[in-house]
Amino acid sequence: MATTSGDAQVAIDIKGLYAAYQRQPVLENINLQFPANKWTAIVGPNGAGKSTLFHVLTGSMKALRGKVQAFGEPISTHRKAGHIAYMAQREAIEWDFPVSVWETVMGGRYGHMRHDPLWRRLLPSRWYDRRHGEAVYNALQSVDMLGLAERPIGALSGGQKKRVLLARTLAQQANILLLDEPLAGVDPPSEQLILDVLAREREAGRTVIMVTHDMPGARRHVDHVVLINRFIRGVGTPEEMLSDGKLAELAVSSTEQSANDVPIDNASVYKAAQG
Ligand SMILES: Nc1ncnc2c1ncn2[C@@H]1O[C@H](COP(=O)(O)OP(=O)(O)OP(=O)(O)O)[C@@H](O)[C@H]1O
Repeated sequence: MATTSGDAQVAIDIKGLYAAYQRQPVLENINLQFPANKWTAIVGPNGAGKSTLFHVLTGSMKALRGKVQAFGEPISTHRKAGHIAYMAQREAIEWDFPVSVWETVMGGRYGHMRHDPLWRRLLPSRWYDRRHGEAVYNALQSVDMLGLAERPIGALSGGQKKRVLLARTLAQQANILLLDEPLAGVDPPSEQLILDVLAREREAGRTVIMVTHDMPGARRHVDHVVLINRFIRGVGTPEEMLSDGKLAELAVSSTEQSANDVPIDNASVYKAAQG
């Protein structure tokens, strides 16, 4: 769980972050704090850099520049300790692969299994340490998928797959959850179920950060909103940030140019000080 160093009210602190693909800037001068034990929605149009921000936070992409800390320490420390769980938008999962729902969610436990003796990890999954099975059971129960635990993942509907991915994220028992569009492509009952699960995670003291295009869901549930479109366009409460006026401003912001809107000079590029 969280360490006590740094500002306990801040889960993730981003300073001066820049990110680019092939020298084309995608995120510029991002200065942002995600409050601890709160539920934040990141909102922005397609191509705004929301997923890219998560790639930087999960370490799958190096920022060009900037500093990212979690609970006052380099974020990499918390990644290695398994404190950060990530649910990708388009999960790099092979849905036709012949594995069950249970085994897929067990995949969320692999980070924790590093501490188990090797002989145990080589056994079939039913012989894994009991706490892994309990975490998978609880995660599947949360998303109401226990009844389908033995089903091959390829035989699930789109909404059921989404719930399995969420269960795999929950099974990691991390204290920061990064969720890229967890509500996309699900029917209203599944959406409500996912919102309820995330509300419970927040009540349990976790920090929930989700990218979403679901404004009604965000208005009803989240504590904090970040508007982004290459730059940070606003930070505040759902009432302040999700007004029709603010969202209209955000929508047109995609056409705005900035003084920095030029390809980044390679010579100025250096790796992010992420520890
Ligand atoms: N691997 C890549 N190579 C080059 N450009 C990329 C790559 N991935 C994303 N981009 C570009 O970076 C920009 C930001 O993409 P990103 O996926 O972060 O946006 P997003 O806000 O998550 O969008 P969406 O809401 O559509 O998911 C887009 O212009 C996209 O085309």
